[in-house]
Amino acid sequence: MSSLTIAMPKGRIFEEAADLLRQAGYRLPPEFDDSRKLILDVPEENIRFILAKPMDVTTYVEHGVADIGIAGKDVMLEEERDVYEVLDLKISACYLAVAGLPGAKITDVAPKVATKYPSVASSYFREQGEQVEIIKLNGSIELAPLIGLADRIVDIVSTGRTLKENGLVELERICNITSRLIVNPVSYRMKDLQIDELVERLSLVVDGNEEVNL
Ligand SMILES: Nc1ncnc2c1ncn2[C@@H]1O[C@H](COP(=O)(O)OP(=O)(O)OP(=O)(O)O)[C@@H](O)[C@H]1O
Ligand SMILES: O=P(O)(O)OC[C@H]1O[C@H](OP(=O)(O)OP(=O)(O)O)[C@H](O)[C@@H]1O
Repeated sequence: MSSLTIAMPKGRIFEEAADLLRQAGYRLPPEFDDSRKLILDVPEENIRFILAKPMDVTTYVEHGVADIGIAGKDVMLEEERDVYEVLDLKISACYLAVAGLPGAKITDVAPKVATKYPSVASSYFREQGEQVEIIKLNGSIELAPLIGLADRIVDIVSTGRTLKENGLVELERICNITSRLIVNPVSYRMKDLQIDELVERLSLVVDGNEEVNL
């Protein structure tokens, strides 16, 4: 049987995703969690893991160099890749929101919105019938309104601590985000049995965790 290649996001999703795989019975070696290697083979499971930046996971899966990936819904919405989203893993929960300084008066015809998610932000304001100018940043988005670069931001909120500590307020909630299991369409045809088994095993864990969390 040919092996499966899974693109894992480095960073904050990684640990929860690895936990989920372990709960599903996959034997991942302990060094898996703090290795600096970018390709990790687990021969006993016939799986190769590649470790990618969270924003790049969809790219590896769309190009078919990974059969499967784990990606935040935020990345899926921003990138709109040709991949199948097969399971909501219900991990790394957060949401996308519009935020700004409290009581800020916006007088510009097209107020400036700073974000790491230009496509999501443009669609959102278009749907609201609001004209805005999008400014793409790669991080520390909350800085933009404080320093006068933008009137508002579109960014991820999880605990709300970053907004609070920077004196910003949430203005509108755009959508909830969790991590998703995604699959390359060709891989799904060629390796359907292996992929179905993985999806099945992970679904049982996700459903079980949900019951525990109730
Ligand atoms: N508080 C949060 N902030 C950002 N992303 C979060 C948060 N909570 C969950 N997530 C999820 O984690 C993913 C981002 O993970 P992470 O922050 O490790 O990557 P990153 O933003 O590329 O990091 P960096 O560029 O700082 O290395 C998002 O795509 C989102 O789905
Ligand atoms: O509501 P909170 O729990 O405070 O989390 C939200 C913050 O976390 C993320 O930033 P991250 O830590 O990834 O740093 P970045 O600004 O470099 O993207 C996100 O962009 C927010 O700034």
